[in-house]
Amino acid sequence: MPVYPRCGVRPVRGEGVYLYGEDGAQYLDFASGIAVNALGHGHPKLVKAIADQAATLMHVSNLYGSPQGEHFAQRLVDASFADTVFFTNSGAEAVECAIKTARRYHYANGQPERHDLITFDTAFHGRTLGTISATNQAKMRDGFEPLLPGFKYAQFNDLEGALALIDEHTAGFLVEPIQGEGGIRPATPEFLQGLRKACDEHGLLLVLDEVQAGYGRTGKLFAHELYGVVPDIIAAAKGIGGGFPLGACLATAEAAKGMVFGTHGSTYGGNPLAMAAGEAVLDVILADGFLDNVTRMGERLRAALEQMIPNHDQLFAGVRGHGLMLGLKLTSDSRRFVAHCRDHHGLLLVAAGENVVRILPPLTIDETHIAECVEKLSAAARVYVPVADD
Ligand SMILES: Cc1ncc(COP(=O)(O)O)c(C=O)c1O
Repeated sequence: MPVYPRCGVRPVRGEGVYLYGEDGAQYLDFASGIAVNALGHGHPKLVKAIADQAATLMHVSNLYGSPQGEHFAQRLVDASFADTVFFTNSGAEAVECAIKTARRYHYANGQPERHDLITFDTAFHGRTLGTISATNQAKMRDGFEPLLPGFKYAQFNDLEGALALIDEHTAGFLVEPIQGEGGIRPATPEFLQGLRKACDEHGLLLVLDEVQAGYGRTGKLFAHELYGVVPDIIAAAKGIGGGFPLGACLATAEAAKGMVFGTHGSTYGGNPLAMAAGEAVLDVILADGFLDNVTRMGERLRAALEQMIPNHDQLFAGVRGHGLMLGLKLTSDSRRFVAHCRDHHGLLLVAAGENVVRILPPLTIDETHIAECVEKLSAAARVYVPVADD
């Protein structure tokens, strides 16, 4: 189905921070498959873990015990706020699981009428029917009605507006700590902390969608750690498998108390191959100094961008985000500029939100990659001509 706006670049090989097209052209990959290739391309530890596990055991059913799944889940629990994990194959499935977990919590408490999640404008939670119902964007919803009831929409970062929507049907909030598709828009600390406080006061659940912002991208394992906010449930995916299709819903034991035998499942969820990939990524991310280096590289990249912006202020308007999840705001359409960087400067980026260029490099970049990216952006800005109606 022709649902993707595919461009002419057809990558056939990747190595570290670089991709190579069918025609041999080299690209500096500061898109990472939209925040997925956390370790870049062909990381030896990830490749070996997948190859070894593929040769040993790829798939069994969740009818049987899973030493691989238990081990990986325990490590995620040890490294996070969570007590329990459900493995999925994608981000949307992780969000679906989070929504179901939140509803079942209130059901288990004898309050099944508390089924509504308050979500936020310009958010993105995936493309299943449940997750487009949670996503208040017409371009993703049109023609798919009737959608799932049970969502109310507030403005992102408008705490008062969100609190005003709470009623006897509210189950909790579903929110990205840093909106990705929405244009790298970080929640303000007051907003996220205010939602947490409201949850505590009203017996609601704070459900975070960390599919894009989580898993080391901000320099913390999960982005909520930047805010000093402890969630009840999170959805993770993308970077968690480093390119292998993997997602996870993490929750406290209390929040997950309704998810008992028979309430959820997935044929492939938690298969041994995915678990091996996930553990290999986690080994690298939790190794000494790795996350600190993400923070450091994020600061260097941001500083280099901020230094570049005044030289091209007809095009660049500012930078925002955390760690290696940065958004470069343009004065005109970002899609055209992203295409220009790709086609004429061998630099891969992702457009988002209103005139924002997402900069999402592998977490393994060093200073030479930062310098190369900023050189390419400057070179692009020198020759790029926005069209009048951009
Ligand atoms: C914040 C967020 N949630 C959910 C999703 C959906 O993930 P997937 O495409 O793996 O289903 C995405 C994907 O971009 C995302 O950025």
